[in-house]
Amino acid sequence: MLKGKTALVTGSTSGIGLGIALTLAKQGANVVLNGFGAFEAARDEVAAAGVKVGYHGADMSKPGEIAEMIEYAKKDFDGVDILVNNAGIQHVANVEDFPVEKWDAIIAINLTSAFHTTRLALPGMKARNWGRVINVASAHGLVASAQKSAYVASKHGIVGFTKAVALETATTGITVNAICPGWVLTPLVQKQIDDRAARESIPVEQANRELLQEKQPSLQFVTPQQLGELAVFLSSPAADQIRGVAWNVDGGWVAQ
Ligand SMILES: NC(=O)C1=CN([C@@H]2O[C@H](COP(=O)(O)OP(=O)(O)OC[C@H]3O[C@@H](n4cnc5c(N)ncnc54)[C@H](O)[C@@H]3O)[C@@H](O)[C@H]2O)C=CC1
Ligand SMILES: CC(=O)CC(=O)O
Repeated sequence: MLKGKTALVTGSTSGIGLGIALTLAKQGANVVLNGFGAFEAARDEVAAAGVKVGYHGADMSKPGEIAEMIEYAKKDFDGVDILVNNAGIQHVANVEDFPVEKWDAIIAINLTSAFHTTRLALPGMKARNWGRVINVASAHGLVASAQKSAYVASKHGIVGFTKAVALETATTGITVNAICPGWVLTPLVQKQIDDRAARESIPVEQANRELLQEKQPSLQFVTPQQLGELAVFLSSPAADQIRGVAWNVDGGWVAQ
């Protein structure tokens, strides 16, 4: 279904981004990966779908490097058709104890990077009159939790950004939407489970259960593949008129 399209997925060396990249590749999309750490395993896994795969190591907190990544996609892939703004980090602390540099990093990576990728990818999408921008927000883009002020602000921000750009592109073939996952068992969440286990002197399995019980009524983690399948749907013709939506996939989290 996505043969001939190129997807750029930021933060796709692990977790949700890798799951989305893989699922889009299985539908035939060529993929540009991005993110920190070893990327070779991710690249090989995605390439096994039989598509062209590239990698750019841009630091998403650095506008200059983001511009270089978009140039790379233009040069080696003829541009970006599906932009998945996924890179993100977390830090948990009360606001008065929140390290200033952590606040700045969270806003830069989780929110401002999407402004840069989007403003740079849109002209090519407009020229082709087709595009998809899919922003990975969070249940925390719709509701808050204590000790996550920067993260919640960044995710509410990206939901607002999604709506504004969806309006600006409403008469074009470009759609802009957000996905709002609940808990997904990735390194970002594993750290919170491990911290809870250490803090409460309980086994990791119990900390895992408590984390789900606190927020996610289904008591099951969302999977990266389920989010990938939603990205595939949002990239399909059936979703041509889905615009400016913040779509929660959260086991019932925000229904409460
Ligand atoms: N895991 C969860 O329960 C949920 C996660 N999310 C969001 O999903 C997105 C992905 O998170 P996960 O897969 O859980 O985390 P993860 O830690 O597994 O993956 C994060 C990815 O972002 C990359 N990254 C981090 N900082 C970067 C930077 N400065 N420049 C470029 N790449 C960078 C990492 O290298 C990695 O590839 C984030 O935006 C997160 O907020 C949203 C809802 C739930
Ligand atoms: C649900 C999420 O987005 C993850 C978190 O809050 O750490």
